[in-house]
Amino acid sequence: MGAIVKVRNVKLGDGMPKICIPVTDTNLDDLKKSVNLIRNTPFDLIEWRADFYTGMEDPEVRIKAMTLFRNALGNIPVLFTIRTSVEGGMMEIDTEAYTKTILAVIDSGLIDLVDVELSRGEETMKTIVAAAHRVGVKVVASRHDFTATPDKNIIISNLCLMQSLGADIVKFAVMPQCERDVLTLLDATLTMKEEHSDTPVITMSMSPTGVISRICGQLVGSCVTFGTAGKASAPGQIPANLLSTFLQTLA
Ligand SMILES: O=C1C[C@@](O)(C(=O)O)C[C@@H](O)[C@@H]1O
Repeated sequence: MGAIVKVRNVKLGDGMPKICIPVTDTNLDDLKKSVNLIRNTPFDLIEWRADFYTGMEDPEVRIKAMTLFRNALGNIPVLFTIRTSVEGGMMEIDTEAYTKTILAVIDSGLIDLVDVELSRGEETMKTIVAAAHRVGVKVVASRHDFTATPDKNIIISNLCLMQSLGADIVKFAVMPQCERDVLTLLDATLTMKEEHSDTPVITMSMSPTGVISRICGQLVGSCVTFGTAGKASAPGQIPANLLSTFLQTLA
């Protein structure tokens, strides 16, 4: 069996892929509505895509949002993500401000997992990993290619690099240009499961062409799949309740 990372009561890497709902609201009122909507949806964890949120640079604004999640969702793990524009997200932010914000969020005690983009550099990754581990927060190291699907060996070497930098979970999202690209991503994921299972892995092939990759994680070894309860945060995400049916059918 591969590595399992336990976050609260959720075991990532064990059994069926876990459903993560990304929350992409821009303000507290909409966030409250989303949290209510999510309650009626099958899911295991949420991702707060803070790069969508107006004023998230202000610690007080962030704390209000994160406290809302914690109070409303109880023991559900919360993943904090700033997806920068370099990796297909909404926020332009320099590495110093990126690091400072993430370190403050880790120290808030209000989140369970934090996304760290590999493109911010190896030193940034190591600094954040060390700080996160000091307080028991898990790091999801991530890489995104919104234009293409790299070769299998490049996908694998990036995932292995993130493992070697101390991440607890490693993630790669790619864009397929053709059907075969989806197979490339699945093949790379399966090789990670067979040969580099030091950490759980998350992969996805985005866009409608790649939807199969969001439901077959148990087969190839992708431990989390992102599904919607409202707005999508990336192309190809499907509603979480549909995702749940597919996952159970394929288990
Ligand atoms: O990295 C990922 C994966 C993702 O890009 C997807 O394609 O589901 C969605 C993002 O919100 C998340 O941070």
